[in-house]
Amino acid sequence: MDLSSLASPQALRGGSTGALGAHAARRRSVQLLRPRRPTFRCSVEAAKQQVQGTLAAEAARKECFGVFCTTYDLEADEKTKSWKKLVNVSVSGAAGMISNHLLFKLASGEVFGQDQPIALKLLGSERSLQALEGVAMELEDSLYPLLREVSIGIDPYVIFEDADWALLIGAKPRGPGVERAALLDINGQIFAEQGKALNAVASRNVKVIVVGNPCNTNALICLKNAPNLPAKNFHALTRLDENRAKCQLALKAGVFYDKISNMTIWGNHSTTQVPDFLNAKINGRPVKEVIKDTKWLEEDFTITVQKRGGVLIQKWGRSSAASTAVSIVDAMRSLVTPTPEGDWFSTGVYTTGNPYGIAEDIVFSMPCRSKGGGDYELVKDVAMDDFLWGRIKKSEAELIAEKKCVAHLTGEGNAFCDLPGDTMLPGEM
Ligand SMILES: NC(=O)c1ccc[n+]([C@@H]2O[C@H](COP(=O)([O-])OP(=O)(O)OC[C@H]3O[C@@H](n4cnc5c(N)ncnc54)[C@H](O)[C@@H]3O)[C@@H](O)[C@H]2O)c1
Repeated sequence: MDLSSLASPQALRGGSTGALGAHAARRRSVQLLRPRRPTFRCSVEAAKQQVQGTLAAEAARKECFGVFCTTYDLEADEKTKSWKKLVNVSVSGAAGMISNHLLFKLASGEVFGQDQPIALKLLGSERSLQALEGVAMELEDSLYPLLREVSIGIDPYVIFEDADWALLIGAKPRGPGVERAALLDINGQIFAEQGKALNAVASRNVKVIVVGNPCNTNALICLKNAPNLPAKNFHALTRLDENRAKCQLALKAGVFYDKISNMTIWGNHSTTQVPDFLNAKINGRPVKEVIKDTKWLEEDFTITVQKRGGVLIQKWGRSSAASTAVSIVDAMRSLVTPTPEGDWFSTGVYTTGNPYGIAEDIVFSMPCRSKGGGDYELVKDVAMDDFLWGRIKKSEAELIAEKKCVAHLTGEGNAFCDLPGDTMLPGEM
């Protein structure tokens, strides 16, 4: 495409289509992404940049989706406004239950604030493409001022283009009779492909949060297939487990849940996960000083957190999509806002260089702090005792075994799958 034809805001209105290069050739059913309000860059150069960012979208102009297709001239008052640079958020499994809550939170500004415009790029499976259009229609009808662009599609190489955030939610559920080893392979293939796509087209500093289960090992597969991206930027979501643990401690101590801090979930997002009551605090005091019931802490508390998702499904017949979406928002906000002094949050991250002695080269949930720029550091000053360490080792053993099951997907030779018992995901019973 000749960019000179797009050098003025007025040219944005005209919209020109033409040759779009390699990515467009890969494009399948992607729908158009366009600003639905007057574009918010006003210099000629800025207009060029914006148009460059949406070049690929021009290819799909005929498939343009509703109100997100409309382009406008800049209006005089808009030219004087200073806007933050658009943040591109790619979401896989966008027609699923978790996304059905999450997308509307993202578009309303809950993560990035009320002065941060965003683009949502929604990835679905072939089967869910029509449902994805339904999702886009709901986003249209919500009239979110911060939502400037929406695109939908089934090709990760298109949907992950320039992604600043990739929220990888889409995965196959574990059906009746499906072994955990089989699930690791089925979903692992999805995350290997998506890792390759991120490696090729995402922002070089993209932050990736893997939600689709088994999320720790999926995150490992994903980062191994994205060697040109920092491994540190890949997360497995364990924030829902942290939130559940805080809720149970608050309940037992008879305090409001905002009084619980320093809650770590160690390990795998499975029933081997370790909610850490040794380091957690209630009203700034160690949990063990406030809750004297050791048996409850060592047995009931941990099991309740580990199995909370399964109990919820039994009662409601559905999984915990809403609270998972909330926890994704929490996890993102923890990375983009400074962690309160003395506190920390849990996230599953790459273990290489960890100060605790946990095996290297796996994705393990650990306590982290952030200065707010999207990055994080591991917390070093945590206490350890035999009870906590013993449980951490079990979760570590499980993740090492899972890693061996997916060696064919991480480029580490032939897979050998010998899991230490068929442990469950938190939503399974
Ligand atoms: N880490 C956590 O804390 C946590 C919590 C709850 C659920 N989960 C996991 O999140 C995942 C999604 O849960 P849900 O309730 O939204 O499920 P869902 O079945 O409602 O939605 C999943 C969506 O992903 C799509 N999909 C499947 N394969 C895809 C692919 N290759 N690319 C893009 N999209 C694809 C499906 O079509 C479906 O629309 C599951 O794996 C679930 O186990 C994780």
